[in-house]
Amino acid sequence: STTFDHIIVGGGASGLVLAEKLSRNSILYAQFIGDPAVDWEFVTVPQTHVSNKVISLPRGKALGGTAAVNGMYFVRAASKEYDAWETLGNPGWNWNTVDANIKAIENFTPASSSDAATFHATDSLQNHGTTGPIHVTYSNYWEPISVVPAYFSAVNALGIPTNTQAAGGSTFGAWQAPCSIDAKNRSRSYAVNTFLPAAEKRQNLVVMTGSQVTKINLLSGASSSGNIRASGVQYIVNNATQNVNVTTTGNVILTAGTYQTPKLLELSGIGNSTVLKKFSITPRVDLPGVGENLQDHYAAFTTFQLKDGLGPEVGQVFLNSTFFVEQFQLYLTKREGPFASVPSTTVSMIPFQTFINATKLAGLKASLDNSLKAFENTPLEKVITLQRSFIEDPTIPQIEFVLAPMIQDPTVTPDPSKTYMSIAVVYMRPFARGNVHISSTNPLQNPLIDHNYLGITEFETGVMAEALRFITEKIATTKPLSDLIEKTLQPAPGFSDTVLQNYVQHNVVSSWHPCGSASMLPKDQGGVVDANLKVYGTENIRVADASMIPLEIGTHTMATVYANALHAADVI
Ligand SMILES: Cc1cc2nc3c(=O)[nH]c(=O)nc-3n(C[C@H](O)[C@H](O)[C@H](O)COP(=O)(O)OP(=O)(O)OC[C@H]3O[C@@H](n4cnc5c(N)ncnc54)[C@H](O)[C@@H]3O)c2cc1C
Repeated sequence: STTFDHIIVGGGASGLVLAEKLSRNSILYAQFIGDPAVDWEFVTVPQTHVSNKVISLPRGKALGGTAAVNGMYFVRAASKEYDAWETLGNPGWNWNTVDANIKAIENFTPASSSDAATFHATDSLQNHGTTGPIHVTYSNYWEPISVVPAYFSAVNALGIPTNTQAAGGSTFGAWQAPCSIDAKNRSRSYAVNTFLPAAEKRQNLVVMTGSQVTKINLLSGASSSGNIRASGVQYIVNNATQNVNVTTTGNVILTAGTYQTPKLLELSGIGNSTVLKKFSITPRVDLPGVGENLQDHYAAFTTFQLKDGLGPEVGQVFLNSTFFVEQFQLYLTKREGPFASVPSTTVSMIPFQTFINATKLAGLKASLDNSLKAFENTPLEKVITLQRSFIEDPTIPQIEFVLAPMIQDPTVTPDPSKTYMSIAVVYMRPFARGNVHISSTNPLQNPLIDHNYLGITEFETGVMAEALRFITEKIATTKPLSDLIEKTLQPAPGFSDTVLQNYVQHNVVSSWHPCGSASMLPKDQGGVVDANLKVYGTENIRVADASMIPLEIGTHTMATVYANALHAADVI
């Protein structure tokens, strides 16, 4: 049979969780995923405020989606950030729900007591689930071993406390990020080796690989409520030109990710009618929010050369082929070494007040408020106003520092005989909004993605520049970390605001957490789906991936996406 209760489009982080949970009770399911290649290899359009650069946007194509290729941090945002979704008009979408669902997914193993003591891998057990399918634990490779403890001492001295409850709803401070690593075999734990095997045992789930959905089939006419109804989807197998149809009596649920869910809606005639008409697509639902409110995290890097003799750093696996072979062998035989870990999990989550002096911050905020006037009387005004209020709350971090005992910046050429350290600055809640829309009616064409990075230019480059200054002039010069540093490679300390801002405007890259392009918001506020994840103007089209997140969270997105998919199964 090719008629199913529900069709899930996209076998990534959200899609596989949803497939497992929905297939417990209903009769038949089909699921479609991209082909076995690893990456969709998306890029932005030239970014006007980042010296017109085209910025790379990796997205996982295989089963497991982006969670098959990601950095495995398994972390939560601050509780107030989830409660904001409810404030924005989505009953039931709040910290309590997300936290309960993350705990239901998680099977947490604490760090060894020595790693906990030395490297602060210490989040308290009560904040974690211990019986869920996804295994979560800490990294256990810390070379060169002096860097992480020295970093904690330095930032503690500068007003960033160590947070031993970072998964408990308050993320401010310095802490180690647990990762979705199975402590028993030190390998990636994700929906493909947890949720999917459980679901595949059931006869009522059909998993289609090597196939790409090209369009949602819509019945002609509208129901008595005026809504349109999906009857199924069209897909192609292995890029063949011939379309195959599959039908549903229930829902078509889109979990194709932030860039491709809006693409499928638009190809099917659901979106801003002006955009659709440009491609001669007959609008079936005029929904201006589709592809808008696009948000992402972005990053710029500092790089330091360490003193000789501190020990190997993880970057040596890329620089020294002997070390690579040794360490890979170590992983294969003993599950130890850098390949058994994510060796850059030391983060600090901080509000602007921690690193920007009051006078400068007041000036930046005045500039921001001026820029935000552009959102007055637009659909996004309420979201932006709420987001603006977060800045005044020092318990809601805006910036993340990620310490890596290696070079993170691809523009730095390393000397293989030296060791390095870098601290990335990630801006987690930019105000500038981007958009993603189809580039053609050919479903095999990538969409046009404009993140509008640094779009609120004076404020956003200003806070990024101040963060870089804080790292180079304060963190790197504070003992005991300063004792380990030979020299700062970039950006050099002592630069003027203009030089630092120029550095930001040439070096910003994506930090890979896009969301918002099919936002769960009231329709007149730019929404695409309601709190039951139903696309406005439709009877049975739902969106359950990262694109429904209406306001970017101040953390890495995977655990939240998994949790949202569990909640999606309840509301669907
Ligand atoms: C390099 C990188 C590192 C990251 N590191 C972390 C991290 O350490 N921690 C963290 O929390 N988050 C991380 N993330 C983000 C995290 O992986 C994502 O937020 C999460 O995977 C999003 O889940 P999703 O279900 O929305 O989309 P995805 O996981 O991307 O799944 C979408 C799926 O849909 C499929 N698909 C798309 N279009 C179609 C179509 N037309 N037909 C059929 N199938 C289709 C895709 O192939 C894919 O399998 C990282 C992301 C990147 C890119």
